[in-house]
Amino acid sequence: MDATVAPPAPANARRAPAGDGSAQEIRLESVSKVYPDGTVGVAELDLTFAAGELSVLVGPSGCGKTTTMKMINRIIEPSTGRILIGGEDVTRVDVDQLRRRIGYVIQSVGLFPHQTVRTNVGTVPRLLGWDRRRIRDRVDELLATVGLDPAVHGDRYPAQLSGGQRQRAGVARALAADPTVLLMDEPFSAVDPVVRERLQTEFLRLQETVRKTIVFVTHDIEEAVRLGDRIAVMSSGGRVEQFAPPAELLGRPANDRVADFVGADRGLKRLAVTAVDAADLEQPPVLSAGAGLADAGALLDRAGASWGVVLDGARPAGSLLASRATGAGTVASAMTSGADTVPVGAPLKAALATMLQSDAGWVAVVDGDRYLGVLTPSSLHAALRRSIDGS
Ligand SMILES: Nc1ncnc2c1ncn2[C@@H]1O[C@H](COP(=O)(O)OP(=O)(O)OP(=O)(O)O)[C@@H](O)[C@H]1O
Repeated sequence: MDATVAPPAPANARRAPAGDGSAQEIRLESVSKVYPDGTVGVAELDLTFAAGELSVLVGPSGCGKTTTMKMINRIIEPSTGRILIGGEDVTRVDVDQLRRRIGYVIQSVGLFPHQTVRTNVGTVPRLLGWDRRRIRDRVDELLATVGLDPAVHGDRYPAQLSGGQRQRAGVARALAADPTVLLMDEPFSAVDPVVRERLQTEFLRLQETVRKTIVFVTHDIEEAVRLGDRIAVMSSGGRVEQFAPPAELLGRPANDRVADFVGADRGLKRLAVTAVDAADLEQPPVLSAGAGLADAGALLDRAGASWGVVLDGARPAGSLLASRATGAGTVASAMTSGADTVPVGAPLKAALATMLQSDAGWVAVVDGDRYLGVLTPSSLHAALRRSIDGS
């Protein structure tokens, strides 16, 4: 069935959707907003946010990101055009019902200061008339999902949480009634960069499980590239210059305005969207931790290699320099212990970050328990070059 074509609404349609939770497409058809003073908020927007995807709106200040978002939950009414969620025109749904099926997370979080975290997170389920037991179970489950301990944080007031914890509570509250859509307006911008990155990672993991249709506004192109399945670059006057997956946006910006906005260092940003591929890996000789040093030395010699990767069983355990592969004893006794790993398919950026944190100058790439090879700065650079040239 074409999910964008709504069947005629049954008499009880207005009450039905909240709590059903399956992701739904959001479609904007020729949507414009002209404010009473004549300012054009957005102009003739045609955009489809696919069900279960995270779409990011970026662009300079005043380009209409917030206007776009607030029209979806009808905090702002469009001047012309239609907005459909799951094929249903939002203006045909009672506005309170509509907002209950849309989770909304904003920069200042918007938690009620005089209510505990538990009460805050239970807001929408209470409005929906769930019984107390069900609300409590749901709230505890959600707090745990976003990384808050219900026993520790549940009875605190927002002021008794850190900025990052407040953001998590805000996300939990938005998810509480299992909304079909999540709108997030710069949700992570009020926290410091380290917490921000952690929240982004957790949020990506969360989205893998909940698979909501998310519209996410940010000023930060790095954040957009990291989180977005697709990114809409908007320009002043409320127009969309390009709406594309991050790799395409960085590799083939549609015009100079997009290229300017994504920045001159887009090669670097590509690190975040290029996956570690098995074909990019180097294959230094593999040595067993329990093997004799003399045998290991002979093997490195034959391969003309200055070092080898040491495996302990299947697990990368360290490295052995050819210059140390002499004398009696085992490889384990002479190796440099420690091997950082990244999974195949992870972004090159993760491999680089791991590499920079260790002194080894290489990282092992694994597929589950299986060792596949290593990335060094030069193979990482080659992988990045290939990715840029390939697009
Ligand atoms: N109530 C209003 N009355 C008149 N103009 C408005 C109103 N709200 C927003 N605007 C204007 O509409 C345009 C789009 O505003 P909007 O808040 O959507 O931009 P934005 O991209 O979210 O900006 P920022 O990144 O600074 O938050 C701007 O020119 C803004 O000044």
